[in-house]
Amino acid sequence: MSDTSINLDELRQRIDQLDSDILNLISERASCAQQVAHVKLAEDEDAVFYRPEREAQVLRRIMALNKGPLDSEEMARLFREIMSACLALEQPVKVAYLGPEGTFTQQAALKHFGESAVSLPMAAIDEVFREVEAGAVHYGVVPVENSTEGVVNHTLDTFMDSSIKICGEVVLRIHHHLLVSETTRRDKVSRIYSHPQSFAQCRKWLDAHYPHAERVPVSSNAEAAKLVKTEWHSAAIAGDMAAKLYGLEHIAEKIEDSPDNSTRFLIIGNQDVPMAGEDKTSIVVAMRNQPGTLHALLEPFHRHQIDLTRLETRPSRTGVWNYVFFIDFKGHRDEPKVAAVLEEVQLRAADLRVLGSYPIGVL
Ligand SMILES: O=C(O)C(=O)C[C@]1(C(=O)O)C=C[C@@H](O)C=C1
Repeated sequence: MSDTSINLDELRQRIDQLDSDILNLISERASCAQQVAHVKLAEDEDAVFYRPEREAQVLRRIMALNKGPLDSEEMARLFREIMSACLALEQPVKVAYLGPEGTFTQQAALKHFGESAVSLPMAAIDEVFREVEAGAVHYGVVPVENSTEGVVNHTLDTFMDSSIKICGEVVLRIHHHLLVSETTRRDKVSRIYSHPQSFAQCRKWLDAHYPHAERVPVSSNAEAAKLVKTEWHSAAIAGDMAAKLYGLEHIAEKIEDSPDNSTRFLIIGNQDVPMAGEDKTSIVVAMRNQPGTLHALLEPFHRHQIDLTRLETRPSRTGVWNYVFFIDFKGHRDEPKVAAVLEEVQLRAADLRVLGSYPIGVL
């Protein structure tokens, strides 16, 4: 007993010493970030403070250097928060996201920018775009594809009418829970609220466990969570953030049918992002409706050995061109082989727009 207490005291003294060292080092790092802000302002009075490529490099370096015992993702998350606080000293970053509060999109925004960012909920995807275009916020976060349910067409369509750029991506593991309020009679759940995409992602589980409950689609999971607060016979399917926000209890956790259910979100803004080292580029291409169109479009990528990561077709909204393709591929537009492919595709296409080159999501 006494041996253990001596060791515990010694260990706690060591931890106190280490905490003081960490505190001093974080403060020194924050002062450096303040000096960086002065340098940026001296170079350009409209300086851009948030630098996605640099943040990706910092996080990747930390993950590569990490020797444990904390795992590299955990360590990167800690550094994510330190950088978020440093950036807030340079400039508090305002981020609009598809709301309401408590949605997975808010979770994605905080995962990407850290807790020091100011996040503002918007009612619709086009509102997020508009706020960014108008300069009312610095960046926006919108969902673009889910591993189970596929593409969020509304986001892709909004890009067609906008000059906004993609500055980054973040992928979030989506865990759905069946949630109730403390007054809900758990054995009497006859109605379940959720977003249609979440119902689709949990369909098999619901068929097996709640085949007779009425499924009521609502505009977001957070809205579903809000509704069950006042109904004793209802439950909601939503994530941790909504559960916490509305003080709900879990009846069942991780009820999604696919264990690696994840959603990819885009960070949209008004800046071109320099190369980070591991980048992706997103383009939208309009093609004439002719035989061999798709082959003509994809052949240069194959020849230059560029990895396509996504290809979506959307009906053209202008009616002038029949096909519009959204293509994501690995590489940055400033790399010579990517520049060469873009030039070739431009010659074959009716229209080509680079939506952005940006770092591949790190966390
Ligand atoms: O390197 C910069 O440009 C900084 O502003 C510093 C820093 C950091 O804390 O490391 C902070 C914010 C930027 O988004 C990137 C990095």
